[in-house]
Amino acid sequence: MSQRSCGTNYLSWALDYLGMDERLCAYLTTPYREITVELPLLRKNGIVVFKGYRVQHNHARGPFKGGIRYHPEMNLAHAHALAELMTWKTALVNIPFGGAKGGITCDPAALDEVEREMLTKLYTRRMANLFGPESDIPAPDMGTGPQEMAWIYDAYSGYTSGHHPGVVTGKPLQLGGSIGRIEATGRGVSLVTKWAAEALNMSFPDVTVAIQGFGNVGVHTARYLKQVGCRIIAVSDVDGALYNQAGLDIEAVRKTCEEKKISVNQALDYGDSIKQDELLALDVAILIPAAIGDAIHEDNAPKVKARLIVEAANMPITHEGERILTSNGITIIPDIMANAGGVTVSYLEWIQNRSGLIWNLEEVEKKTDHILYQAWCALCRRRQNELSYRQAAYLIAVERVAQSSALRGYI
Ligand SMILES: NC(=O)C1=CN([C@@H]2O[C@H](COP(=O)(O)OP(=O)(O)OC[C@H]3O[C@@H](n4cnc5c(N)ncnc54)[C@H](O)[C@@H]3O)[C@@H](O)[C@H]2O)C=CC1
Ligand SMILES: O=C(O)CCC(=O)C(=O)O
Repeated sequence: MSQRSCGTNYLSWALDYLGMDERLCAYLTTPYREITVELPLLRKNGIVVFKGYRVQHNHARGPFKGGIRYHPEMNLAHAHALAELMTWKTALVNIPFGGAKGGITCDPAALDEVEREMLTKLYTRRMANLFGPESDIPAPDMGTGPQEMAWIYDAYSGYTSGHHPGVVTGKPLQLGGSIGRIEATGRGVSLVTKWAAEALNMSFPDVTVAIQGFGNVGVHTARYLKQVGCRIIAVSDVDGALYNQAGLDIEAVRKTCEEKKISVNQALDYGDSIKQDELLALDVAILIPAAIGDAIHEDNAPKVKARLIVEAANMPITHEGERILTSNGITIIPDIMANAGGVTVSYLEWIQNRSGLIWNLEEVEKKTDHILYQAWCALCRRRQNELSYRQAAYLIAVERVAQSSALRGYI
């Protein structure tokens, strides 16, 4: 399990800094509810029992909110850590939600489409009494996307005999999804990267960038950064990495990988294959981990040459990794700020679903940019060039959650 298995260290630090009672730590880290369910799926060779999870961490500020992850290493402890992170993320960007996370221990690529549908609907039926537009609202995370959200919507509608599109966000447009949600996380990462680079007086967009992870978040981050003029010199996925010092043609790499069903390191018309760990050690201005947790740790952190790391993934850096990077003068923009564009557009989707309004892309982007920029400015004000961005982010988030909890009489 991750060294940064939950934000307890940062939380303790924040409570201490804020002069709050350390005993609050137990309340603020203990999940409201943790559920594990068994999911027996009939496959060709018989029944296979999968495990599903939902951890509802805190709902002092609004309904539980957070993604659904399908990954072979998903477990209850990961769901707990990621749910807690959602509590701080929604508080930091000041949207009226709490934090939750869920998922299934499975390799989605090893399941066919019918199996993924059966498993998703089974999971939803098991969780249906927890889910609801006013209580707990799932969304995509690693290994899930609009199709899984459509199945969740359908299974929940069956359970309630009604239409409640606000029960889940990240849905396809045809089912009440918001325009802009698919690319929202990557777009948000690219905006935050720009603001952070400018704050560091880097010559943005004239910078080199390496991105670990070429899924939903990695691809869209790469596309937006390239669009504004950055040079993306390397990207990677679970099988390997692709490097081109002159800059990768991101759209061509994405299209080739999708059409030929190959990994990025096989798209050799566009660059050279390198090892995944080599990507982290490249001489780039900006490094963006956009894949798994704990990707940067004590062994590889000393090799990182980037000046700025933007955490597009959730918890991509271990505590020890962070200590090494920081002592080497590398600036880190924390996950709860960097990747908050996703949950922000989820919030806008939820509002549209509940109000019956349908906003166009310009409206969604304008509202998103406003929310993210407010959070970024609050972060910059709070750190006053003395604290790390993560410390400032935790101070803002913990204070907001503590205030709401106190007003409700929880603490
Ligand atoms: N999808 C969303 O809206 C949001 C996602 N995130 C976080 O962003 C990260 C990526 O999520 P998605 O892009 O949605 O997932 P995804 O499932 O679409 O893509 C994951 C990518 O990571 C790659 N990968 C997996 N293991 C790897 C490894 N060891 N080395 C290099 N690459 C590896 C996969 O091959 C794939 O390219 C996760 O940490 C997730 O929690 C955070 C906020 C919102
Ligand atoms: O869009 C959402 O509601 C949550 C996305 C998510 O799981 C995350 O930000 O880590």
